[in-house]
Amino acid sequence: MTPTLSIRGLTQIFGETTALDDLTLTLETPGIHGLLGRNGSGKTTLMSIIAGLRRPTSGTASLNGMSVYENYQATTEICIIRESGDTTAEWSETITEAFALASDMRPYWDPDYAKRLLDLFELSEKMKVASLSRGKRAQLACTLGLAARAPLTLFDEAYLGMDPPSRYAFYDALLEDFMANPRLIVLSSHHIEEVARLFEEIVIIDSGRLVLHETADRLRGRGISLTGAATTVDALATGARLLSEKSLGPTKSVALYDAPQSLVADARRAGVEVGTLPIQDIFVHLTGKSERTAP
Ligand SMILES: Nc1ncnc2c1ncn2[C@@H]1O[C@H](COP(=O)(O)OP(=O)(O)OP(=O)(O)O)[C@@H](O)[C@H]1O
Repeated sequence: MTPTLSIRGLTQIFGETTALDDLTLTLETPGIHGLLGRNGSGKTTLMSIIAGLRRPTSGTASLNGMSVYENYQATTEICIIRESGDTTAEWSETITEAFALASDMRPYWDPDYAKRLLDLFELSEKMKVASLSRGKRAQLACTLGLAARAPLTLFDEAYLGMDPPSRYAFYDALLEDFMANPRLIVLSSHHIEEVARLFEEIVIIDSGRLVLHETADRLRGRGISLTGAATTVDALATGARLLSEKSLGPTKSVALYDAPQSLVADARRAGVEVGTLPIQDIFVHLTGKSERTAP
């Protein structure tokens, strides 16, 4: 059964810094969901609270109605893999020991799948955790996170240090394993274009506040580009939310957010090329300061 993650009015204050600001969010659809935000936006703080590792200043995070903080019953359903790795690896001398610990701590642990992932990443059980390179340690952490098969799995920039082929191998394994074992997976990443294809829903936070939560498909449909004769493009874009514009001689290209469907039809009739914007571009504009309304 896919769990329901419910976050209500979550606020985390560190001295002068408000890391999370009255954040409310529900995740209940099985899927790989993206948690996106700029540096310092509060992603790690939010994931730590969801995993029951930190008590928030105020508000609650609950899984299937159970508060997660210091709640063993709730936290056995959750696995968090952080940039720094996984605790079962940190506490172990060898990968064999890390697997034994994971088997004790993780009720859904799949030892055969863990071994297959080791082969995928060219790791071996005899290896000593402390002597692994940063990228290899990240591969081990992702192996532990995937094979834990926790109903709620959190990957907080877990890929850091991995080279591109290893990252893509991880994304493929994640998607394949999710299809075979649907559950709630939340992934934070700054490599948005690499991971966007995996996402079912996207959550964007900025300065600890929720900016957006919607399906990846809907978000993709919200950003369009128009390319054509400058005067026609300008006329079409008048009054729309303009994200960026670029001119090349008589040709102009604009990126628009939340344009009405009628505008797309008008553009096609006028011979203007209509495209969709990559999620990364939409993210940059929603969390940057560059958006304005076309005159
Ligand atoms: N233990 C702490 N003590 C004081 N301030 C903290 C602590 N942890 C986080 N912060 C602050 O809270 C804010 C949110 O930090 P957080 O690590 O959650 O952001 P993030 O979105 O994960 O960032 P990044 O993408 O750079 O990893 C930042 O301003 C950070 O400096």
